[in-house]
Amino acid sequence: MEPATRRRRRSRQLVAAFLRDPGSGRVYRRGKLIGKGAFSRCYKLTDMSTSAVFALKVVPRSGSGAGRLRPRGKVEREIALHSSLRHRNIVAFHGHFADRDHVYMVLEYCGRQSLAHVLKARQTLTEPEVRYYLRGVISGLRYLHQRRIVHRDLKLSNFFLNNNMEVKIGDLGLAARVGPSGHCHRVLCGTPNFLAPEVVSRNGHTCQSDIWALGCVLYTVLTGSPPFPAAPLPEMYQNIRDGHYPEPAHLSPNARHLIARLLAPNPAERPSLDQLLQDDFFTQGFTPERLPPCSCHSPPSFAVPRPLDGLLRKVGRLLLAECRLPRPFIPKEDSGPEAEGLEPDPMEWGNKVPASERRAPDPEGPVCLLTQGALRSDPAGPEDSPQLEVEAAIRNLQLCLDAGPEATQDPPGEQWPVLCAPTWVDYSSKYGFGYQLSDGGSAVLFRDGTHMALRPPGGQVCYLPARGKLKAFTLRDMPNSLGAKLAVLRFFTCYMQRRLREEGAQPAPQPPAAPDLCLLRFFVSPQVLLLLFSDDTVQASFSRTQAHLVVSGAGEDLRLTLRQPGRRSVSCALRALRMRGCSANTRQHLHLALRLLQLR
Ligand SMILES: Nc1ncnc2c1ncn2[C@@H]1O[C@H](COP(=O)(O)OP(=O)(O)OP(=O)(O)O)[C@@H](O)[C@H]1O
Repeated sequence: MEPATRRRRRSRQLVAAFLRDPGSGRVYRRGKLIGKGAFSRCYKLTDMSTSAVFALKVVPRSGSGAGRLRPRGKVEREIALHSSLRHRNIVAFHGHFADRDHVYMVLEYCGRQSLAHVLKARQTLTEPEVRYYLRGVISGLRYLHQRRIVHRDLKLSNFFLNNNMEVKIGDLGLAARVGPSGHCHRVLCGTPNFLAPEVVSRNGHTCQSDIWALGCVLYTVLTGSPPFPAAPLPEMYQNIRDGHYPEPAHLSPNARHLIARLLAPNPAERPSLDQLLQDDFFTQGFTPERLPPCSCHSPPSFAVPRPLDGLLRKVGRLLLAECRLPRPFIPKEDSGPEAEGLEPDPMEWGNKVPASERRAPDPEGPVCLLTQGALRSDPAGPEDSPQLEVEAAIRNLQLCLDAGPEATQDPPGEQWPVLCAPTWVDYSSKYGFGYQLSDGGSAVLFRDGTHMALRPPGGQVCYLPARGKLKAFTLRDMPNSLGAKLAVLRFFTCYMQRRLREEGAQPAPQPPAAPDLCLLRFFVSPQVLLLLFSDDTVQASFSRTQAHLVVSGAGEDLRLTLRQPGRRSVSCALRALRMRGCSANTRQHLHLALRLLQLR
C-alpha cells in the first residue's frame, strides 16, 4: 500500500479528541481507548457539561476502509434495537450520532469491564458468585425475550460490569427479533463454541438458543474451560449437536444437573428463564446481594467479622431461605462442636407458663440481673451520660406508681396504638439482642453497641453505628461491611416471626415506628425483661404472668399500657391513673420493674 494511502486511511480511523452530537448539541471529550472489537473500538467519554462518563463505541462507516468487512446495515440495526431498550441489566444506550468517517454510540460506562476479564484473572468463579451474576443476566435476558428479542451472542465478554459490580448484557450487534414461528433467519452467527445445536444445524436461533448459551457460560465460569473447546469445526459442531461435553465431575451435583438441563440438545427440554431460577442450583445455595470489587481478581471470602462468622458459617444455608429455619436455637444437649454457638441465652419465655401458674410477680422476692446491653452512641442524650434514659425510665415508672391509690382494679382504659416488642431473642452473649416490634419491624442491638432495624413496609434498613449518625439503606444498596449484621438481623427476624405465628399473635394495625427508633438499653432478669427505647418508651415484660407493661410518652402525656395474655390491651393516661389508681397486680409489676432498674 502506498504510504500516502496508508496515512489517509489512518487519519480517517482517528477519533477526534472532542466530539459534538449535532442532535443534542452535547460536546464530549474522548478519553482513553478501552478496547477493540472486530468492527469497533471503545473509548471512555466525558460529557463536557455534566462530567458524566460514558463508553463510546465507534464503528467505521461502511464505505470507509475499516468498515468494508462489516455487513451492510448492521450498525443501523444495532442502534435501532439497542436504543429501544431500557433495563438495569442491559447496558444503557444514551444516544448516537455520526460524522463522515464513523458512527458513534454513547453507552453506559461499565468500569469493571466484563466477566471475560474477571474469569481471565480468576480462572474459575465460586458458585455464590455465579448465582449472583446469572441472576442479573437472567433478569436482563427475560426483558429481551419478553420483547421477542434473542441476543444470539451471549458470552462472558458481553456481560459487562459497572463499578458497583452489577452485571449488564451488552453488545447487541447480533440481537434480532424472532418471527411468528419463534425463530430468527437461519443464519450461522455468534461465537462458534457457544452456538446451540439447532443453530449449527441451521434451523435458526430461538430464545432457547440463548438458554443454551447460558449453559455454556455456566460451565465455563465453574470449570474454567468452555464445554465445547476449540477443535476443527465439524468435530466441535458434532459434539454440540450431541450435547457431548467433558463431564465436570468435580462440580457440585446441583451445578452439574443444571448444566445438563441447559445443554439439552433438544431446545424444548431446556428450562425457561423462570424455571431456571427455580432450579436447586439457585434455590439451595447462598446468593450474595452484592459482590465486592476485589472479586474481579480474587475469590471473595464472604467472610464476616468475628464473632459473627461462626454463626453465619453454620446457618449460612438457612439464612436466606426465609423462615425455613428448622431449629434456630438448639438446646445444649443437641449441640456438638458443630452446633456450638446456636443455643440461646436463657431468656425465651414464649407461652411456656401454664395459665394456672401465671401469678403476679413477688415484689419482695430477690431480683438479679442476668444480662444487659446498651447502645454505644445513644442518640437520646449526651454521649457521656448513658444513665439518663435509666433515670427517665425510673421517673416514669415511679410516676405511674405514685399516680393514685391502690385500686381493686385497673381503670377501664382505652385502646391506644402503642409500639412495643411482643417477642425478642436474647443472644447477646454472642451476637446481640433481637426484638420484633408490634408494627412488624424488627431490630438487633448488637454486642458492639450498634443497632440495625428492618423497617416495614418497604424493608428499609436503618443502621446506627457506634459513632456517627443513623444511616438508612434499601436492601439492595446495603454496604458489604454490614452484610453479616444484616444476616443476623434476618436470622433473628425469621425466628421471631415464626414464634409469633406459632403463638397465633395477630398483628394489630399500627402506625410504623419512626426510622430512628432504637433500643437504648435492655436488662434481663429471670422475672422481668426491661427495654428502654429512644422515644422514652419503657417496656417491662414479665416471665411469670406473660404480661407486658409499656410506659410511653412523657409529662402529662404519659400512658401506661397493659398487655396480658388472652385480654385486650388497654392504655390509661396519667390523668386516669391519678383519678382511679391501679390494681395491686399492676403495682406489683411496676415495683418489680423499678427494682430491676435500681439494681444497675
Ligand atoms: N459499555 C462499555 N463499558 C465499558 N467497556 C466497554 C463497553 N462496551 C464495550 N467495552 C469494552 O470495549 C471493548 C470492545 O467492545 P465491543 O463491544 O466493541 O467489541 P467486542 O464485543 O469485544 O467484540 P465484537 O464486536 O467482535 O463482538 C471490549 O474490551 C469491552 O470490554
